[in-house]
Amino acid sequence: MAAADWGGKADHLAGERATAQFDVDGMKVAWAGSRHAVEVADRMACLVASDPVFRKDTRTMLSRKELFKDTLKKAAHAWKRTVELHLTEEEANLLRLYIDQPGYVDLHWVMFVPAIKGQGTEEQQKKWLTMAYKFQIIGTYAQTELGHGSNVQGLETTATFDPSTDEFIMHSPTLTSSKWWPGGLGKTSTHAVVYARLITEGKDYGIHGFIMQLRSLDDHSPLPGITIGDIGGKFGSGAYNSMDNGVMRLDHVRIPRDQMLMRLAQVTREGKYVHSDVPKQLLYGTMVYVRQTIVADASRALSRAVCIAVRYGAIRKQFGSKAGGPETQVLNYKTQQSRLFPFLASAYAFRFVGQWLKWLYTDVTQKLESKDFSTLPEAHACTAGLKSVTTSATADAIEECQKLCGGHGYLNSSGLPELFAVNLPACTYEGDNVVLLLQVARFLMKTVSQVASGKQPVGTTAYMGNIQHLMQCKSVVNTVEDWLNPAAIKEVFEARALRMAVNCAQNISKAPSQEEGFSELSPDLVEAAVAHVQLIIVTKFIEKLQEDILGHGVKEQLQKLCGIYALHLIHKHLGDFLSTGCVTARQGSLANERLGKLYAQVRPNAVALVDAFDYTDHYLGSALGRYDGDVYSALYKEAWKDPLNETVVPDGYQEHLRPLLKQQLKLSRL
Ligand SMILES: CCCCCCC/C=C/C(=O)SCCNC(=O)CCNC(=O)[C@H](O)C(C)(C)COP(=O)(O)OP(=O)(O)OC[C@H]1O[C@@H](n2cnc3c(N)ncnc32)[C@H](O)[C@@H]1OP(=O)(O)O
Ligand SMILES: Cc1cc2nc3c(=O)[nH]c(=O)nc-3n(C[C@H](O)[C@H](O)[C@H](O)COP(=O)(O)OP(=O)(O)OC[C@H]3O[C@@H](n4cnc5c(N)ncnc54)[C@H](O)[C@@H]3O)c2cc1C
Repeated sequence: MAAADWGGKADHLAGERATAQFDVDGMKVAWAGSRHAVEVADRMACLVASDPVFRKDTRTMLSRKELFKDTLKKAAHAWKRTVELHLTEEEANLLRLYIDQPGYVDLHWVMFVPAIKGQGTEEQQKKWLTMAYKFQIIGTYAQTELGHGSNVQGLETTATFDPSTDEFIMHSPTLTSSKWWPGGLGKTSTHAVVYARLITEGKDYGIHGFIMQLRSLDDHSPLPGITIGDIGGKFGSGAYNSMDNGVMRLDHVRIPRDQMLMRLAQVTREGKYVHSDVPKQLLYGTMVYVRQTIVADASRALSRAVCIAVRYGAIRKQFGSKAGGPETQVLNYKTQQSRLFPFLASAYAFRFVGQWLKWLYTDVTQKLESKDFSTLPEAHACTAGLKSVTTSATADAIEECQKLCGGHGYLNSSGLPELFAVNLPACTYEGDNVVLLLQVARFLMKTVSQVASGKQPVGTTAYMGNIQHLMQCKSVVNTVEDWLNPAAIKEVFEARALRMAVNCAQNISKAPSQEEGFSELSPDLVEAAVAHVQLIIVTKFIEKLQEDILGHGVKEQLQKLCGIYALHLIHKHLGDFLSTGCVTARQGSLANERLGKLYAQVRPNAVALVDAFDYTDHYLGSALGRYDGDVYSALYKEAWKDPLNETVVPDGYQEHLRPLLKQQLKLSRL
């Protein structure tokens, strides 16, 4: 499909494509999840790429106001096309994805609608979702405040029930209680799910969700008692500045009682607070849902950066042989491969674990519907941990891809600065990554203590049940080839994760209290959580390889990538593996030797492996990552689009440059 987008010009990467040892179409299916997924994605990507309204090549040159207006235009046009073409939900989601511009619609579909679905009663869902699905109202998710983001229980906004009028009075009692950050709140949303402390009969019942109308549906002005605006410019040009993240103060705003989301708890007409029979953690359910989608976003962002760096690395040449032979493609440098190929492998690893996480989330949701809440803690730990590990690795990798592309990677036209700036906040939003890893650690400590009391763990912690073996086993690896064995790899990851968790639990037990121990040990706990999450990613990659994978050579390439993903982690975290006694120094160096061999095997397939991501040039948005590899013409052409080049002599010459030059000239003549 990218080939169609490229339009049949000279293919500077044809030589690279000719060396591929696998069926790229088969790999596209493995990446996308099914033939159907490839087909729908292709159709939606082409729809976006061929529509001039969705152009984004000059986006980084727009002022904030122009960019915001452009976002409104694109969102409205996307909705028009969705209706005209009767797009399915799957197609409409992909359309939004390929438009590739953060905006209020993300919050509407990804948080507002799911919050009502998860926390609203059937009646509430019927009322609000009917309007939301037709875009008669635009919603956001207003949880974070100026003073508190991570500590949700510390939020200060109040919702005080007034039985005399059957209303809640929504109020921001302090400056720090101002809502701060919600996307779309600044200038666009007409409604929000607002999180506030519920107070009734003089008692504070903690945080609950409420639906509030914020702006008039006639002229968009804020409703009485509501002060609302944008919180200001954010990191990078273009990037997340298309989103109107907002601030909001509430001054005793009244809403009807039935706008409290009442699936988890209710307030009666008389003001009595009544619990439902569902766990109160379901209040956090929307975050679990979104964290799961963020893992898929991370693999996509990482694959885009890798696609740019691999294609450019095959085009870019520096230095030649001493005998005056041809210059070397930078991708052939071993240092380049050892920096870049682990990211290529990580993109595939994150993609597959994201597909598994989506399955896990669906499974948990079905169980919740039949009032089985047993898998909720694991779903929370998996979504929190995977969101954290994948987004941190992705942000670091995009930054490194910029360096891998040298100077040109620093240009906006490489696409990398914007990709970095858009994805960096994923390490913070939907839960700061360290805060989330501490949640995983808490879950691990509980599991260790359950194992100690004889309970058999299940799901992603089932390996902990094998404690007798894993605490004392020695890796059987004796040759470089032994590191090709998935069972050998899995065993050392399991042993490392378990031993790190058990070490933490033992050290916590020596502290005066559990709480003090947890706090003192928190840096180690974060590392133990990372080890557990990396084990999940490695395991899911290995399990993927046990599925039927069609297409010549596809499985073989994935086996190599799986090896690279696991072995690069052993190399990177060798300190963990050595200090917990899971591998010896010799086994560590054999792993590194194996890694070098895998890089050499992946090299002829590298361009085809990024082609399999199936991205159009429009979506990639990079002069360096073009499908046809015509990098230099593209860079040259892009430069002339810069507003500075609109005039030959720059604005400011007459006031500042000419007098300076004239004065210096005069002085030199004295
Ligand atoms: C296209 C994509 C667009 C994306 C756009 C994204 C825009 C961004 C939106 C946002 O950022 S919205 C705001 C997101 N905010 C956060 O993520 C806040 C992070 N903080 C928290 O999640 C929680 O406050 C906390 C850190 C988990 C702490 O909560 P609390 O103080 O209640 O804590 P604990 O005592 O630690 O936990 C109690 C109990 O609850 C369990 N638990 C916590 N979270 C969940 C959950 N999500 N699901 C299920 N269970 C949860 C926790 O494990 C504890 O269980 P027990 O140990 O007591 O059994
Ligand atoms: C681009 C963007 C979009 C957002 N969109 C929305 C939105 O639509 N709706 C919404 O409600 N919110 C939104 N947010 C807010 C976001 O959810 C919060 O910023 C996030 O949850 C982190 O909270 P915080 O900013 O309070 O960070 P803080 O908690 O203040 O973090 C500061 C530092 O303290 C550390 N820290 C905090 N607590 C602990 C602890 N217990 N132990 C150890 N270290 C700790 C963190 O690791 C971090 O390094 C958005 C944020 C961003 C950046």
